[in-house]
Amino acid sequence: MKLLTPPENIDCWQLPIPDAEIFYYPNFYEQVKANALFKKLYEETQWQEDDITIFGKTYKQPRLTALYGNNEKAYKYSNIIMFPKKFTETLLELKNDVEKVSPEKFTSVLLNLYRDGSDSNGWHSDNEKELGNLPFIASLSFGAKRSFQLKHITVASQRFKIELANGSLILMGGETQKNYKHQLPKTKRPLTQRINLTFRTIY
Ligand SMILES: O=C(O)CCC(=O)C(=O)O
Ligand SMILES: [Fe+2]
Repeated sequence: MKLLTPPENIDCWQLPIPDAEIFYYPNFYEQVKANALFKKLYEETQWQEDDITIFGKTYKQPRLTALYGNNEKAYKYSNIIMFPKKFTETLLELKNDVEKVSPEKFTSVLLNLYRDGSDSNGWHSDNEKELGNLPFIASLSFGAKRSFQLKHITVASQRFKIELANGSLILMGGETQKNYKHQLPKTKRPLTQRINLTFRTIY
Protein backbone atom coordinates (compact mmCIF):
# COMPACT_ATOMS: atom_id res chain seq x y z
CA MET A 1 0.00 0.00 0.00
CA LYS A 2 1.47 3.33 -1.08
CA LEU A 3 1.53 6.11 1.53
CA LEU A 4 0.52 9.46 0.01
CA THR A 5 2.07 12.48 1.73
CA PRO A 6 1.05 16.00 0.75
CA PRO A 7 3.84 18.43 -0.13
CA GLU A 8 4.57 20.86 2.71
CA ASN A 9 2.72 24.15 2.97
CA ILE A 10 0.23 23.25 0.29
CA ASP A 11 -3.38 24.48 0.51
CA CYS A 12 -4.97 21.93 -1.76
CA TRP A 13 -3.40 18.78 -3.18
CA GLN A 14 -4.81 16.42 -5.80
CA LEU A 15 -3.98 12.84 -4.83
CA PRO A 16 -1.81 11.25 -7.54
CA ILE A 17 -3.99 8.19 -8.06
CA PRO A 18 -5.59 6.87 -11.27
CA ASP A 19 -9.33 6.73 -12.00
CA ALA A 20 -10.24 9.02 -9.10
CA GLU A 21 -10.66 12.73 -8.39
CA ILE A 22 -9.62 13.36 -4.82
CA PHE A 23 -8.44 16.68 -3.37
CA TYR A 24 -6.92 17.06 0.10
CA TYR A 25 -6.78 20.29 2.15
CA PRO A 26 -4.45 19.46 5.08
CA ASN A 27 -5.20 22.67 6.99
CA PHE A 28 -8.72 23.55 6.00
CA TYR A 29 -9.14 24.77 9.59
CA GLU A 30 -6.20 25.92 11.69
CA GLN A 31 -5.51 23.80 14.78
CA VAL A 32 -7.06 26.06 17.45
CA LYS A 33 -10.27 26.41 15.42
CA ALA A 34 -10.30 22.67 14.64
CA ASN A 35 -9.99 21.80 18.34
CA ALA A 36 -12.86 24.12 19.22
CA LEU A 37 -15.01 22.57 16.48
CA PHE A 38 -14.20 19.07 17.74
CA LYS A 39 -15.47 19.98 21.21
CA LYS A 40 -18.63 21.63 19.88
CA LEU A 41 -19.48 18.74 17.55
CA TYR A 42 -18.77 16.19 20.28
CA GLU A 43 -21.15 17.92 22.68
CA GLU A 44 -23.90 19.05 20.30
CA THR A 45 -24.34 15.92 18.20
CA GLN A 46 -27.06 13.40 19.06
CA TRP A 47 -24.82 10.38 18.64
CA GLN A 48 -26.43 6.99 18.10
CA GLU A 49 -25.07 3.47 18.30
CA ASP A 50 -26.64 1.32 15.59
CA ASP A 51 -26.75 -2.42 15.04
CA ILE A 52 -25.66 -3.77 11.69
CA THR A 53 -26.59 -7.14 10.26
CA ILE A 54 -24.05 -8.99 8.16
CA PHE A 55 -24.91 -12.48 6.85
CA GLY A 56 -27.74 -12.76 9.36
CA LYS A 57 -25.62 -11.88 12.39
CA THR A 58 -26.18 -8.66 14.31
CA TYR A 59 -23.31 -6.56 15.64
CA LYS A 60 -22.89 -3.12 17.18
CA GLN A 61 -21.51 -0.76 14.55
CA PRO A 62 -17.88 0.00 15.56
CA ARG A 63 -18.45 3.77 15.88
CA LEU A 64 -21.22 6.23 16.78
CA THR A 65 -23.09 8.05 14.01
CA ALA A 66 -25.64 10.80 13.34
CA LEU A 67 -27.38 12.15 10.23
CA TYR A 68 -28.44 15.77 9.73
CA GLY A 69 -29.96 17.38 6.65
CA ASN A 70 -32.20 19.95 5.05
CA ASN A 71 -34.64 17.40 3.64
CA GLU A 72 -36.50 14.48 5.18
CA LYS A 73 -34.92 11.85 2.96
CA ALA A 74 -33.70 8.74 4.71
CA TYR A 75 -30.30 7.24 3.99
CA LYS A 76 -29.92 3.45 3.83
CA TYR A 77 -26.68 1.49 4.00
CA SER A 78 -25.58 -1.89 5.45
CA ASN A 79 -29.16 -2.67 6.57
CA ILE A 80 -29.38 0.59 8.50
CA ILE A 81 -31.91 3.30 7.76
CA MET A 82 -31.08 6.73 9.14
CA PHE A 83 -33.57 9.59 9.32
CA PRO A 84 -32.05 13.08 9.31
CA LYS A 85 -32.34 15.63 12.09
CA LYS A 86 -32.43 19.31 11.15
CA PHE A 87 -29.03 20.95 10.55
CA THR A 88 -27.69 22.74 13.62
CA GLU A 89 -26.06 26.18 13.34
CA THR A 90 -22.62 24.64 13.74
CA LEU A 91 -23.26 22.15 10.93
CA LEU A 92 -24.62 24.87 8.65
CA GLU A 93 -21.49 26.94 9.29
CA LEU A 94 -19.27 23.98 8.33
CA LYS A 95 -21.39 23.19 5.27
CA ASN A 96 -21.05 26.81 4.20
CA ASP A 97 -17.26 26.75 4.66
CA VAL A 98 -16.94 23.52 2.66
CA GLU A 99 -19.18 24.81 -0.14
CA LYS A 100 -16.73 27.69 -0.67
CA VAL A 101 -14.22 25.23 -2.15
CA SER A 102 -16.54 22.45 -3.34
CA PRO A 103 -18.10 22.45 -6.82
CA GLU A 104 -21.23 20.93 -5.24
CA LYS A 105 -23.77 21.96 -2.61
CA PHE A 106 -24.97 19.42 -0.09
CA THR A 107 -28.28 18.36 1.47
CA SER A 108 -26.98 16.17 4.27
CA VAL A 109 -24.13 15.28 6.56
CA LEU A 110 -23.29 11.92 8.12
CA LEU A 111 -21.17 12.20 11.27
CA ASN A 112 -18.96 9.44 12.65
CA LEU A 113 -17.40 9.36 16.10
CA TYR A 114 -14.47 6.94 16.41
CA ARG A 115 -14.08 6.59 20.18
CA ASP A 116 -10.59 5.03 20.01
CA GLY A 117 -8.39 2.91 17.72
CA SER A 118 -10.74 -0.07 17.94
CA ASP A 119 -13.54 1.92 16.26
CA SER A 120 -13.39 1.73 12.49
CA ASN A 121 -15.22 1.92 9.16
CA GLY A 122 -14.83 -1.12 6.86
CA TRP A 123 -14.22 -1.27 3.09
CA HIS A 124 -17.07 0.34 1.14
CA SER A 125 -17.93 2.76 -1.66
CA ASP A 126 -20.41 5.53 -1.03
CA ASN A 127 -22.47 4.53 -4.03
CA GLU A 128 -26.01 4.13 -2.68
CA LYS A 129 -28.51 5.04 -5.36
CA GLU A 130 -29.88 8.02 -3.41
CA LEU A 131 -26.43 9.67 -3.75
CA GLY A 132 -26.88 9.87 -7.56
CA ASN A 133 -24.79 8.50 -10.41
CA LEU A 134 -21.50 10.22 -9.53
CA PRO A 135 -21.61 10.85 -5.78
CA PHE A 136 -19.65 13.88 -4.61
CA ILE A 137 -18.47 13.74 -1.01
CA ALA A 138 -16.72 16.28 1.20
CA SER A 139 -15.16 14.82 4.33
CA LEU A 140 -13.96 16.86 7.33
CA SER A 141 -11.78 15.39 10.08
CA PHE A 142 -11.34 16.56 13.68
CA GLY A 143 -9.35 15.04 16.53
CA ALA A 144 -7.00 12.06 16.27
CA LYS A 145 -5.15 11.57 12.99
CA ARG A 146 -6.28 8.33 11.31
CA SER A 147 -5.21 6.43 8.23
CA PHE A 148 -7.69 6.54 5.33
CA GLN A 149 -7.13 3.75 2.80
CA LEU A 150 -8.26 3.37 -0.80
CA LYS A 151 -8.22 0.30 -3.03
CA HIS A 152 -9.09 0.11 -6.71
CA ILE A 153 -12.03 -2.19 -7.38
CA THR A 154 -10.54 -3.93 -10.44
CA VAL A 155 -6.77 -3.25 -10.23
CA ALA A 156 -5.58 -4.97 -7.06
CA SER A 157 -2.13 -3.32 -7.15
CA GLN A 158 -3.64 0.18 -6.78
CA ARG A 159 -3.79 0.61 -3.00
CA PHE A 160 -3.15 3.88 -1.23
CA LYS A 161 -3.33 5.46 2.19
CA ILE A 162 -3.30 9.00 3.49
CA GLU A 163 -3.26 10.30 7.06
CA LEU A 164 -6.27 12.54 7.67
CA ALA A 165 -5.21 15.33 10.01
CA ASN A 166 -7.16 17.41 12.55
CA GLY A 167 -8.91 20.20 10.63
CA SER A 168 -8.41 18.63 7.21
CA LEU A 169 -10.85 18.33 4.32
CA ILE A 170 -10.90 15.72 1.58
CA LEU A 171 -13.13 15.99 -1.51
CA MET A 172 -14.02 12.87 -3.51
CA GLY A 173 -15.68 13.34 -6.89
CA GLY A 174 -15.81 12.09 -10.46
CA GLU A 175 -15.70 8.31 -10.67
CA THR A 176 -13.97 7.80 -7.31
CA GLN A 177 -16.89 5.84 -5.80
CA LYS A 178 -17.25 3.71 -8.95
CA ASN A 179 -13.56 2.78 -9.10
CA TYR A 180 -12.47 2.64 -5.46
CA LYS A 181 -13.46 1.36 -2.06
CA HIS A 182 -12.21 3.15 1.05
CA GLN A 183 -11.87 2.29 4.73
CA LEU A 184 -10.71 3.61 8.06
CA PRO A 185 -9.03 0.57 9.66
CA LYS A 186 -8.75 -0.27 13.33
CA THR A 187 -5.37 0.43 14.86
CA LYS A 188 -3.55 -0.81 17.98
CA ARG A 189 -1.90 2.58 18.47
CA PRO A 190 -3.38 4.27 21.55
CA LEU A 191 -5.52 7.02 20.09
CA THR A 192 -7.92 9.65 21.22
CA GLN A 193 -11.27 10.27 19.61
CA ARG A 194 -11.88 11.39 16.07
CA ILE A 195 -14.95 13.00 14.52
CA ASN A 196 -15.54 12.78 10.78
CA LEU A 197 -18.26 14.54 8.80
CA THR A 198 -19.16 13.50 5.26
CA PHE A 199 -21.29 16.03 3.43
CA ARG A 200 -23.40 14.42 0.73
CA THR A 201 -26.31 15.12 -1.59
CA ILE A 202 -29.24 12.78 -0.95
CA TYR A 203 -31.71 12.91 -3.85
O1 LIG B 1 -14.14 8.51 8.78
C1 LIG B 1 -13.78 8.65 7.61
O2 LIG B 1 -12.81 9.36 7.30
C2 LIG B 1 -14.51 7.94 6.52
C3 LIG B 1 -16.00 7.94 6.70
C4 LIG B 1 -16.69 7.26 5.58
O3 LIG B 1 -16.11 6.69 4.69
C5 LIG B 1 -18.17 7.27 5.53
O4 LIG B 1 -18.81 7.69 6.51
O5 LIG B 1 -18.71 6.88 4.50
FE1 LIG C 1 -17.36 6.38 3.01
